[in-house]
Amino acid sequence: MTDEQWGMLQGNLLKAVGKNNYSSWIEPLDFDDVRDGVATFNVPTTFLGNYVKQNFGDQILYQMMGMGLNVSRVHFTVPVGQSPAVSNPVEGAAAAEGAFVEVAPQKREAPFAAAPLDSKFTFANFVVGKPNELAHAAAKRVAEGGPVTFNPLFLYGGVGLGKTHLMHAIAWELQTSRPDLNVVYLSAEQFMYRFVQALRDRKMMDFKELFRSVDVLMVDDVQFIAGKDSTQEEFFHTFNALVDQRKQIIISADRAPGEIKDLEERIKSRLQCGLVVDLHPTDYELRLGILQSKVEVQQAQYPELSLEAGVLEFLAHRISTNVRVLEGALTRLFAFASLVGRPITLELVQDCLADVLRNSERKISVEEIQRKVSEHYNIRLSDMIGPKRVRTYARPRQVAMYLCKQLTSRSLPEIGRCFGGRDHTTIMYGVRKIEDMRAQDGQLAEDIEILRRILEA
Ligand SMILES: Nc1ncnc2c1ncn2[C@@H]1O[C@H](COP(=O)(O)OP(=O)(O)OP(=O)(O)O)[C@@H](O)[C@H]1O
Repeated sequence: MTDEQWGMLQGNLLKAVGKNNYSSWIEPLDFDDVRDGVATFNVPTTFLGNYVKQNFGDQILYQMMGMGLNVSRVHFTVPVGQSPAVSNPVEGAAAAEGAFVEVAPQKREAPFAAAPLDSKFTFANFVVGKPNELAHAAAKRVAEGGPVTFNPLFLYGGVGLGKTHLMHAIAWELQTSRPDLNVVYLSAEQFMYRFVQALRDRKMMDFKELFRSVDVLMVDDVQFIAGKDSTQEEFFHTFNALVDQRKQIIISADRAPGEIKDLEERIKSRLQCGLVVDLHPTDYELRLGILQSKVEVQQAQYPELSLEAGVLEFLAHRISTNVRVLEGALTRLFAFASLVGRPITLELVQDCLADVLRNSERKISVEEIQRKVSEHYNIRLSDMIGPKRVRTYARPRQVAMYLCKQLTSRSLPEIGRCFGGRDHTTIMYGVRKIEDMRAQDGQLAEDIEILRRILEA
């Protein structure tokens, strides 16, 4: 690669990964050479190399291929004498393999590009709670490596709720329990890059053969192939071939199969054939459990820092449903406390995490309240908002008005508009009525408490 091409690649990567990522991770890279299809970059530390490999390896490869360079792998290396020896054998192995590593290298000579596994994503590190217990149980079952009972296992859920963690955990477990199996984990994006590359190099037969020789195939974030017709077609054939051979497939996505837009109907229906389980947004108890487990790691790293009682509870209460944000907040808190030499108190949390706390303030909408209240009282949403005055509808309607006043910042006229254009005095009347009744009616007070908890979860 010439200096000019390197400059162009840097420019493309800047656009693709954004300024912050670029300056933290890409700028420190030093291009070395391309030999036999392997592009080598020098990195200052093993940690940086591993991180770039895991998070941007595909992007770099993709950009280089897009520039017409004959590259099929990227490799990151620390020039001799620059970094201490690799301490984590897993990461070390991954680094030695370049951007991609085979999940079970001891079994076969790296047949093709699978993605590296994160050593932290194991079952032992996965905290189980109500919102994820079914997904966890299904993943555990698949990880036993017994006869295939549901195919595929389809895991879905919002951002940062543990889909990738569970898939890696399955792969780690299978490596130990069934080292004879050829287990491959990759993202749908990587599947596409591999496919495009095979097309370009006229190696489709090899591609098909390789994917069909897998015993357990895991494809993460399958929604990525939506709208990409030829990749979908190839994915469909690979999927069918493996199911026919009774090989286990595990798929993840950010939503249920039927809800992925621009995904062919026949693929949607195949994906629904096995077991479809969702990871629900975390609740308070699960968030607290996760924090308690992650705090041990931080405390081992910063033994000098004391943690005030109530801090974890506060974070679990205030930080949204995304575990990644929760984890990031904890890491930042410990790093910050160590830098400024202060104990971790609620005051420090406010100083250090003001932005995170602001961003994750839950904004409950009037619509959400109306929906939950009508579900709770088992009435139709249209009846709750509509004009009927019978008590079966009127009381839930007033409860919903009361909760809108309590839990949102909407004004009375605004709330009135959401309740079929009612006047603000009607809303005020409803709110007062419920305030008065609450004091005497235990059942009503309990209903309101349950609804508040559901809405604030
Ligand atoms: N139940 C859990 N116990 C422990 N850690 C968890 C749990 N759920 C999620 N995490 C952690 O949260 C982070 C995000 O999880 P993960 O990457 O698996 O999310 P994801 O659902 O794949 O998200 P995305 O949709 O962004 O790909 C990871 O560091 C993971 O270890």
